[in-house]
Amino acid sequence: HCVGIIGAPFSKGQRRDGVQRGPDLIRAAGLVQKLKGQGCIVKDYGNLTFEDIPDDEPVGRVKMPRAVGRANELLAGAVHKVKSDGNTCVMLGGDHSLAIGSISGHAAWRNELSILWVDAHADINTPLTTPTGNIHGQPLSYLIHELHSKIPILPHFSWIQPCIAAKDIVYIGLRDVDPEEHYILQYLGIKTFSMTDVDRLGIAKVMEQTCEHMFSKVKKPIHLSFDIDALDPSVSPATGTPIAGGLTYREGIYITEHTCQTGLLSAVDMVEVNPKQGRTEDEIKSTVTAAVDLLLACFGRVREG
Ligand SMILES: N[C@](CCCC[B-](O)(O)O)(CCN1CCCCC1)C(=O)O
Ligand SMILES: [Mn+2]
Ligand SMILES: [Mn+2]
Ligand SMILES: [Mn+2]
Repeated sequence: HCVGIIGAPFSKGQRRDGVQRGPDLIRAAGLVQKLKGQGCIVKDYGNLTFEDIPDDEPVGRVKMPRAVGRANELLAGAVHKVKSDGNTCVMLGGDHSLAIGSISGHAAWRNELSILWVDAHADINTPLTTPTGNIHGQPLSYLIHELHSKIPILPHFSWIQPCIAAKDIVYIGLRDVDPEEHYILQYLGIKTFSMTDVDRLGIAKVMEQTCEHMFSKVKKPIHLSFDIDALDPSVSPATGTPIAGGLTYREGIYITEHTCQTGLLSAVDMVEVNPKQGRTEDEIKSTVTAAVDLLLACFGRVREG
């Protein structure tokens, strides 16, 4: 596996300070060395530098639009470069608004992608449905063709072009979906595996059906967007929006082991690790370790040895 790592120390898609420290914490836990240790060729492209944007007043309900728009424009270029260099892209967040740039840059390289969104949340609120205005709850709404007519003009967002079709998205881990999001998911017929489905089917069947859905027509490169809050807070408490009843560590690893085995993983986001949301060092360590182990499984680490 050839892996290119981008750090995106960005927090303005939500309100809690600390998530910008995710990239350096994950690196400090040995991600690069461990990937090399399992035979990967790794290039660390370093951290992006996000300029400060003063007077970033809300537009409608949407908070920090200019900062989020600019950060993602920068990220999109960086992801495109990593892909053009022939690597599988690893984007370390930072909050989940960064998926706007990560998926946009990936789609600029190859416009036919399957999106696997592992998250407690749907992150598909539009600027008009968002209950909080926080863009980390909205990224997919800017990227889906079928929602384009529902997105108002926002400053520093004009560079974004919808690049994914609703049919190309699969969710795993949903357990905190806003009513408006639920309507959008049903209206667009998006494939979802909530935690109820994980309980009913078991993770092996979920992955079997996820792959069946993704490969039903043509096999496309996979963009895995992994929000660490998909895992149960007992495993990953150091995150901004923890929700009880999440994926076990083993279920998370099964998802990334299985995704690796498809041979189609083309980019992965690992987002929402926030050390300031951990009450103890152990809570931070558990969260960061889970993030690292999930990424190692994306690139060939298997539990059988
Ligand atoms: N759906 C929420 C949470 C988004 C989480 C973003 B992620 O997945 O990147 O962490 C709002 C959640 N909702 C707010 C009102 C009370 C119930 C929960 C939103 O703010 O849009
Ligand atoms: Mn989430
Ligand atoms: Mn998310
Ligand atoms: Mn969050």
